Amino acid sequence: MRVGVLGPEGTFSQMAAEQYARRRHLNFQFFYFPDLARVMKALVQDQVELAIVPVENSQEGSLSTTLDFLLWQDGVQIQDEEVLAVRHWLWGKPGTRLDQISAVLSHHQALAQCQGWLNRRLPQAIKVLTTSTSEACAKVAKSEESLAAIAAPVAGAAYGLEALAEDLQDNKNNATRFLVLGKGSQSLRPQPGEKWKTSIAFGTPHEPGALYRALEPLARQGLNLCKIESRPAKRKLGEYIFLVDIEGCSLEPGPVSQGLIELMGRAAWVKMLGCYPAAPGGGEDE
Ligand SMILES: O=C(O)C(=O)Cc1ccccc1
Repeated sequence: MRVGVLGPEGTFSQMAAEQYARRRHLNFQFFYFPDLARVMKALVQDQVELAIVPVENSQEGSLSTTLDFLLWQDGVQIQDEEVLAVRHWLWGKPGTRLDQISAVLSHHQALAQCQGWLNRRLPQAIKVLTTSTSEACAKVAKSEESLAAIAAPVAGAAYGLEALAEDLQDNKNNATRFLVLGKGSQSLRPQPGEKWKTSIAFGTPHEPGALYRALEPLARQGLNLCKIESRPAKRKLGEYIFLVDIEGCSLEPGPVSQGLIELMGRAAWVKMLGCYPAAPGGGEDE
């Protein structure tokens, strides 16, 4: 199966996709793209059958590029999700000492997830954004200066770099949730004992109680929400769209489909983003 991920080789996105392939017993051929927008565009243009993209980090919150794509692009559905425990290592050219490092390169999520460590241990180093963690490794490997990259424990060695420090992440439970996006409809169905999620987006009229009224049917059906987020409606300042993840599956008659029918009668508009099995490690009660 052709799968698009953020490149070059060695990103956390690829690690998440490999972990997902093992869990689902799938065989992936990877296609690498230089940014998330292009990974998702490749799906729309049928260059790949699945796109696996980060959507949310336990510390840094949501990735707006991914959310906005889901909101504004038609014909793409969330098929599944994967949660990856994210450990960051510091990589440099062999022999680099920490006190020599003038700049640390990485994806903005990685720099943010390690800011406490960086401020304590490398106060002299400036932070430089790259399009991905493995792109940071490639740049450090090519540079003449004493630079360092933050990347996965498997990433740096492939670029000829040496691990200078391990586990830089400020939060020991650092984890990122990735979405498996596809164009087809959901082919899986809930198995007994399996937890599912239904993701939707909706708009409400700009009036008192509108969000409460839209969500009230879900509460009455006894449904638990596992995420609620707002994004700008992109028309004018102060207008928002809501994205909600509901525990349960809307593909079969039951409280989720009943709650959604009522929500559709109360919201200004509703978009179904996908219905899919909840990944292990996603913060559910164990
Ligand atoms: O740059 C990467 O490796 C990515 O896949 C994006 C990312 C960065 C940091 C944590 C999770 C995902």
